[in-house]
Amino acid sequence: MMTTTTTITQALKMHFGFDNFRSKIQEDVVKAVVKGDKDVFVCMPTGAGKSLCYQLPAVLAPGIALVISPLIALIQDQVDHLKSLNIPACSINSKLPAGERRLIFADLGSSSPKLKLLYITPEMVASPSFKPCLTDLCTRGLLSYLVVDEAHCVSQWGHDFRPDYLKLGKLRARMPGVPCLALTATAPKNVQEDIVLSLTLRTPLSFITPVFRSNLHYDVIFREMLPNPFVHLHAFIQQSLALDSGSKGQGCGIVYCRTRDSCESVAHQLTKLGVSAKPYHAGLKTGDRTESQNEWMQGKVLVIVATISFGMGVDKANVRFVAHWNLAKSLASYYQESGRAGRDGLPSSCRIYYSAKDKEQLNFLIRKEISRKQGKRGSLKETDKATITDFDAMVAYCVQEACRHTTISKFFGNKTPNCAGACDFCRNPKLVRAQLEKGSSLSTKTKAQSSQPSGPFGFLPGFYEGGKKGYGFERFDEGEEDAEGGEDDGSTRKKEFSNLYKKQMTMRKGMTVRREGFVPPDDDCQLRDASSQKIPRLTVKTRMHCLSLLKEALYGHQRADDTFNDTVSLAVNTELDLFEKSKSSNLYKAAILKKVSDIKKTGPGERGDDGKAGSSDSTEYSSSSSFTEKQQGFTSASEIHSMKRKRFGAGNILQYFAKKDTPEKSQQEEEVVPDNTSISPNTVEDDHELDRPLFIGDEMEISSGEERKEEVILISDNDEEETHPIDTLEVTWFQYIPAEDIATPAGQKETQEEDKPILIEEVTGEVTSQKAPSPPAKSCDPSERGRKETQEEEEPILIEEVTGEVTSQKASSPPAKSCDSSERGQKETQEEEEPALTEEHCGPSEKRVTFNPNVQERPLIPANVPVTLKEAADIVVRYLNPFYSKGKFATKELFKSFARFLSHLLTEGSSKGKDQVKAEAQTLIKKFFIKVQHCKSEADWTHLRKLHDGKRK
Ligand SMILES: Nc1ncnc2c1ncn2[C@@H]1O[C@H](COP(=O)(O)OP(=O)(O)OP(=O)(O)O)[C@@H](O)[C@H]1O
Repeated sequence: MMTTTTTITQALKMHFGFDNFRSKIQEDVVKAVVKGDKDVFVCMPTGAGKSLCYQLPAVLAPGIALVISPLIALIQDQVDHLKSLNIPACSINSKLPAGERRLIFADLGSSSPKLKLLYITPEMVASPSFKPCLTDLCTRGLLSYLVVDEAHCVSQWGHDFRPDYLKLGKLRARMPGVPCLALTATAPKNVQEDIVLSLTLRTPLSFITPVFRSNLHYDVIFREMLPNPFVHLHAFIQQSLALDSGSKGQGCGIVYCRTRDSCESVAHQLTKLGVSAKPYHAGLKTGDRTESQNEWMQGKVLVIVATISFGMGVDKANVRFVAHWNLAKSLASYYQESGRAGRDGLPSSCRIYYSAKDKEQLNFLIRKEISRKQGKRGSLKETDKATITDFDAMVAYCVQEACRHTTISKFFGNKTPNCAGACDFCRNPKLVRAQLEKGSSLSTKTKAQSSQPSGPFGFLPGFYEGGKKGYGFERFDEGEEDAEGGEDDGSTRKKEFSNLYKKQMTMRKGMTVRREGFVPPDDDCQLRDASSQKIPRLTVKTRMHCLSLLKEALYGHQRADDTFNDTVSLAVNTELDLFEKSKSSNLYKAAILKKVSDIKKTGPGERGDDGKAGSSDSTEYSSSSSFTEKQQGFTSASEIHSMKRKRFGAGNILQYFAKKDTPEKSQQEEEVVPDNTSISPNTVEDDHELDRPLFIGDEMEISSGEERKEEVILISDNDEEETHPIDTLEVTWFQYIPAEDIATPAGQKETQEEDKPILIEEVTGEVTSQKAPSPPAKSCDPSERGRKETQEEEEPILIEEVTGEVTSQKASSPPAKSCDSSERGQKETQEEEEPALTEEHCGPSEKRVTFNPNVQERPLIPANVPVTLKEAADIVVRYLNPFYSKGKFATKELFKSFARFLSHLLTEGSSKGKDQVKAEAQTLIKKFFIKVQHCKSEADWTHLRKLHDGKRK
């Protein structure tokens, strides 16, 4: 590799378009790598131009440089950049289309491959598909370099440790003659040592430069002290972007948030304040995410509000600011993330919006995670301690009176840099001090209360109850197929956090637990009376969601003279009003939905005379809101049919409610039922959406009569998991269909069946003579059977269809079709699943059970409901619980039998006076379920059920 300086400089110009090296050290590294007689270790600041240090030598050397990089997105950016420079580079990864993969392998297998750089993730190194190729390249001596980018990932002391990086030592051993180059921006001394050891670098030439970047201005703002943090952030953005006025183009910036929700809300707030901002997080569809990134890269969007999964592969020169809305998990991470700013060397700002509450939460999550790891491995590790130390360093950076640059430099083992006013402390120490004093007076209480017994690192592992890993800092959370598997999804983490954080805080404060699982509101929570736990099981999150629904509805109806704040405060007040009036979570949610529906029915700009949200006229709703469902994480009804269904366990009784157009409607129903609507539930959408909390936007289609369709959102407290024990279900409604809607023409029905996604089955047919005019011949219809079969496979069964009769006279006319051979075929399928059912119902004098997913046409509960819908729901929840575990009923049959029983009671009672029936039904149900609760086995249950069936007949 004898290449002269002139050749190198010419190549720099020719291939990369640079006249000079960015720095002397960059030049030195390139020369050392080109020389190729030694391994090289490079630790240079973010944006220093490390990539060129291996890319240029790779272009000059014969053969292929194998580059290990942690993220497919990062790799993709590098490859795209190189390709744009006409440098043959590619990547092999799990996302590669088969055709491209073949071409690459063909080139690699040829006698003289054209490729100069081949990028792979550490996981790919060991993959069976790539291993033979790698061995072949090694054997034929075609590898020019082994490059390990982001080499700190190899170290357990590093802030982004990746276990698969440890495999690289072995890889290194397989190519002894190939020079190795390791690069990082964030390696304190211990990490540096780890890198050298793990990669078995042989007496490497080390190029280590201080982390100090004089063009970055660092400061910290205490978020809790701000009257309006968003306005403050907005001003910061304006100020930072103004820095760019003298340079070529308009700058841009990044706001990092820890959660997807905050990404959404910060982006929304900024947009409202007049800055073009877009969210970017793993909960978005790939297309939306790519669009956000592209628009930001092209300067169409000035601010990207992202989780930390954004940015690692992004090399944008004119990032004028990086704001952290939440703390980073360590000072090293913060340095790397904030280092996305000012890569063109021009002045840029890096700010943290520090919040003591945020700190507490992170502190808790980090320690919990460590506790979990300890529990798993049964021992303590020094690296556990380092995780805490690193986070403490992050906090210290925010809360100490010291130069920010100095704090960072010291953390990385560098000397004190010459800050020269490039941080808030060096610029105005008095201001920093004043902020700290005010901040500490705010948090004195918390500190005084936190004198707790401490474990090995100042905490007791038991205190945190173990739990699963992760606390919102997975850089590799974007469906990195090559990446380390087994990460929890966000919702699990959130759920754990909700419960454990609250418990932890309560323990610290020496309080008794007021409500299991109640997560206190964030500081910037817009709700009024947000900490109130007056409604059992209603979470702050659900209230926030409801508030957003109200806001969304109101934005579309803003009057010309309304300001944004008017609308927000109207939404806040309306929410509070409904919160105060509601006694249960269900009623609260229903009231919100009704209000939203009312608002939407009102024409834009109209709010009724009193200016209150939601006057109820019949003006057709038109969604003029700029804040669409999509932005909120919802999918429009029009997209529903293309969505993959989420499977609900039988216990997840999805709810329906509809207006009962009868004068005797109970007050409770009145409260919960939106006008003239019936709702069919829809299923939660595609897989990647499942990692968001379930409560966000489980969508339902509302239809009024046959024609009108709207979108509403089912609000559930199931915001943390996909299935719940039944007793945790809150929104539990049965569908109510007015009697007059029962007879629906068959053709119409079929269309509806095709159109409507169904989650529950129904109870059809009649239990009284008037109501059972004809057993449903349609279930003999082959097309219907086809539908049924499909649905039985796909659909969770929630409420069965009872076809036929339960009174003796009715039972005497058995549905002939049950003996039809095709029907038998259908039954055989059922029999496998439901032997008891078939046995019991196949005989001529028995009622026959089939499944019918068509919930729209026929009533679950006939016209006069003897118990309220809510009561019916409560009954299901309370009494079926003993037969419910791990998201499922013990058997489908159990559930069906119950449904049959319940519907019988309800239907039977429908001909009597309402109050009397209600009382009777309740007594019966109670009696029955007292017995049910004494059932110790399924046999007991079957016995009881038979007894009951006997009585009924
Ligand atoms: N010699 C050079 N002259 C001008 N610009 C350069 C030169 N070398 C690199 N750059 C530019 O500097 C920017 C930062 O380079 P690079 O992405 O390699 O940084 P890095 O050190 O890898 O940063 P990080 O650790 O944050 O990823 C890029 O836009 C790159 O094109």
